[in-house]
Amino acid sequence: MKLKDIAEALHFYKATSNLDDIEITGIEMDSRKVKRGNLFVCIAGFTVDGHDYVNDAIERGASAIIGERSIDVVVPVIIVNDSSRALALVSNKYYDYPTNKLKLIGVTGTNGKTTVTHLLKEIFSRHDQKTGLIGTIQMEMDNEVFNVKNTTPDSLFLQKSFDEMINRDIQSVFMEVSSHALDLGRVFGCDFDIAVFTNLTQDHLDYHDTMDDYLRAKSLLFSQLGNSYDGKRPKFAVINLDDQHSPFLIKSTPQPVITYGIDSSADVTASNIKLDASGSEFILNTMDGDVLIRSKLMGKFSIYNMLAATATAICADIPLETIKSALESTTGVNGRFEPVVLGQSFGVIVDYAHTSDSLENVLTTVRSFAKGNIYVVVGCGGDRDRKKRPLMAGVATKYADTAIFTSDNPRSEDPAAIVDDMVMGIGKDNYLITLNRKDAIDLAISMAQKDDIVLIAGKGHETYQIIGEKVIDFDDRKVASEAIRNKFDKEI
Ligand SMILES: CC(=O)N[C@H]1[C@@H](OP(=O)(O)OP(=O)(O)OC[C@H]2O[C@@H](n3ccc(=O)[nH]c3=O)[C@H](O)[C@@H]2O)O[C@H](CO)[C@@H](O)[C@@H]1O[C@H](C)C(=O)N[C@@H](C)C(=O)N[C@H](CCC(=O)O)C(=O)O
Ligand SMILES: Nc1ncnc2c1ncn2[C@@H]1O[C@H](COP(=O)(O)OP(=O)(O)OP(=O)(O)O)[C@@H](O)[C@H]1O
Ligand SMILES: N[C@H](CCC[C@H](N)C(=O)O)C(=O)O
Ligand SMILES: [Mg+2]
Repeated sequence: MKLKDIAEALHFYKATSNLDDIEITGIEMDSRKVKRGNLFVCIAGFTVDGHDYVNDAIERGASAIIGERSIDVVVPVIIVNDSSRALALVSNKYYDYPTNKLKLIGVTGTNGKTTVTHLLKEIFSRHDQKTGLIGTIQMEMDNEVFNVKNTTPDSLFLQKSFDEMINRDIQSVFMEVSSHALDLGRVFGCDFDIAVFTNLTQDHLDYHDTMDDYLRAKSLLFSQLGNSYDGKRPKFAVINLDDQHSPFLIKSTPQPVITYGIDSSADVTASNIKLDASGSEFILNTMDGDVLIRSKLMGKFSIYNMLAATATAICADIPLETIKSALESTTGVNGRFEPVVLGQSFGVIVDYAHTSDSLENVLTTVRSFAKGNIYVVVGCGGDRDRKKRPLMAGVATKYADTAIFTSDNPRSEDPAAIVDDMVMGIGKDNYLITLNRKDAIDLAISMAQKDDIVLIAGKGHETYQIIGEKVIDFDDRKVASEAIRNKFDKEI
């Protein structure tokens, strides 16, 4: 594509030379990946400044640069006010606005995004749709799976992936949209058809200054809904009315709103709820009728996720019977409330709860069916929100009989200092500290007796532990299985 044509997407820019006859073979934001004829976009990041890598990019063959300042180089430089936004605009144009040709559903909120996107995939697949998915665990194109570094990747990766999905005839895509992505403009220009809100509770106060700032970032998904390039398809905002932030989000969007909730009078609700150790049962009340749902997913929080997915599917004209059969056949999501069953007499559950709200939801669910003691193994991530640490520890000691505080991706921080932050100011003393996560899991399993439950929280699907710069293999499910087997061996 001609550089001049790509640059048209920017509308306002200065160029250091004529752009007319330059052919662009691709776009790159990482100098190390540049190939001959690429347009290199310089992003001033949190760690380094992409403008410092211009010469590297040119040596590798870059034929033009986009940056936020004038740079003395032999190739043309297009100067813009905001390179991240420019990257989103040119990537969108280069790949010919792929999201205009897909049904794109964005899910935001503190908890439940991964679960809701997976439920949507189940429902839409049953409706004979070829689906794509982008989120914390992986990216999926039909049945092919790809690794992703971020829950919501950068705009270049996104537009390229959407283009590939179109080439594979994918019709509907479900994407988790993190507050970081909204704030950093990673999804700027994505033509969402439906925007879904799960809930907002404390997390990420390392990145956002306040909860208001966090909410404002989330609201961008709703305020930008309908900034589409064709204006022909209907748009919908799906909002959890039981969350105290819903009025703000409803006011943020110019599009039709469909609500869901359990305690509020919403468009999509659940009644006659029965929860037990085998799952949940409830009447799903919708504008398309009422239907009984028997699901293997446990806890009230899972019903919220099912309501969010149902309201979204209704906006996409999917019949209630299809929604019912998908919800009833779903067994759960990788690393979310996942049981480890080896025939032992006590329960072991691995879950991704890494906020105080999710931990409270999961522990109260466990409490509702536990016949014996509850042990929880939990830590808090390094280089992440410090303010959630004492809250998580408080919840752990409130709802479990014994909490074992340990490490969860300490990253550049000292694991002992993280646990110090956790226990600071908690009023109860029903906890132990075992910094090595394997030792902590071994300890919990060695203590568990018949009918007790061990909840191992925070890492869910993760198969690694990040310590300093090192990423070591670590899978809670495998470590727990080994601990159970060792316990059997000792008992024999
Ligand atoms: C804080 C943050 O969001 N950082 C993201 C950011 O990295 P960064 O700003 O440090 O990048 P950088 O290393 O300074 O590089 C700046 C630029 O120089 C370029 N560069 C760099 C080196 C070089 O040799 N040549 C070169 O051109 C880089 O390609 C980049 O364009 O840009 C990267 C590329 O898009 C992201 O992968 C990275 O996410 C990191 C890994 C991260 O941990 N982010 C977390 C906080 C995050 O975004 N989390 C949310 C989900 C949270 C949740 O809901 O649970 C997410 O969506 O993942
Ligand atoms: N609707 C919900 N409300 C509260 N907690 C939930 C809800 N759904 C799931 N959880 C809890 O939160 C954890 C994370 O769920 P999930 O992975 O679906 O959320 P997420 O929003 O994708 O999280 P992340 O921001 O880390 O990607 C689950 O393991 C469970 O403990
Ligand atoms: N996407 C979240 C996941 C946290 C999971 C937990 N295991 C941790 O590392 O803190 C984050 O990066 O904040
Ligand atoms: Mg997720």
